[in-house]
Amino acid sequence: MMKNPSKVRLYGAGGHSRIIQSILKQKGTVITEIFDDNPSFYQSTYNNAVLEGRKIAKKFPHKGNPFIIAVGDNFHRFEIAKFLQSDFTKIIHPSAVIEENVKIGNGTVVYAGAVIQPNTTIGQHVIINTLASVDHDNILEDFVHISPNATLCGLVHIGKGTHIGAGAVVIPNIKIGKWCTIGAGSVIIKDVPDYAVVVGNPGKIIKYKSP
Ligand SMILES: CC(=O)SCCNC(=O)CCNC(=O)[C@H](O)C(C)(C)COP(=O)(O)OP(=O)(O)OC[C@H]1O[C@@H](n2cnc3c(N)ncnc32)[C@H](O)[C@@H]1OP(=O)(O)O
Repeated sequence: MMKNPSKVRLYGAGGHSRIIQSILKQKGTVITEIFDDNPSFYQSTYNNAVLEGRKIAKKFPHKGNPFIIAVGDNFHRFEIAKFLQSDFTKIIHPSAVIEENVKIGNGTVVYAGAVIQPNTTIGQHVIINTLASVDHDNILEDFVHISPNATLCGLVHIGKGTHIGAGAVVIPNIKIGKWCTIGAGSVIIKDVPDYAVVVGNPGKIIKYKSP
């Protein structure tokens, strides 16, 4: 059983953050501060006042309780992680199933009903979203997002910053490169090169993102 911290700070106050706030509430974890770059959030009153973020704060309080970057966009999470000179922690929903010999990096969040099977290694600042299934011997690099109901079969490797869309399926032994996007509901049966956007069943590359 992985232990959750007793006090955290969040960077991000949008929709993804609200899910994390709900998990933390269930765990009895106290959110001491929430930061955001978007002024429209500053008056919001979830649990705390939302404080100004890295683009505005003159002297950002890097030191303090560990952070979770509560931002769904993989590239934004990557940029915020570069900015924050802080410790990070990980959050696991109580209903998630984490089997033996699974390694999970700091900054990663695992949502309700997700299942992570043995010998899988998950990097830092990864999102394993609601009901996602990550099977045995997977490697997920930093800043990956596995969306709700997506299925990664055994021995899958997902490169840094890649987004697997809702309900997508990746068959066993597939390697997906870095900063790719796999469309919702797609079925991936071949390796995918870096920066590719892939949709459909079987998945086809429709374009490349700029590095
Ligand atoms: C809790 C949460 O919300 S977690 C977030 C989960 N989010 C997701 O799962 C979203 C995943 N994103 C997608 O599926 C998007 O459609 C993307 C990223 C794959 C493509 O988006 P865009 O780059 O804007 O492409 P666009 O919408 O212009 O579509 C391009 C073509 O691909 C097709 N296409 C787009 N997405 C898909 C898809 N998922 N499956 C099949 N075909 C698709 C479009 O029909 C279009 O085809 P056409 O050129 O023949 O008309």
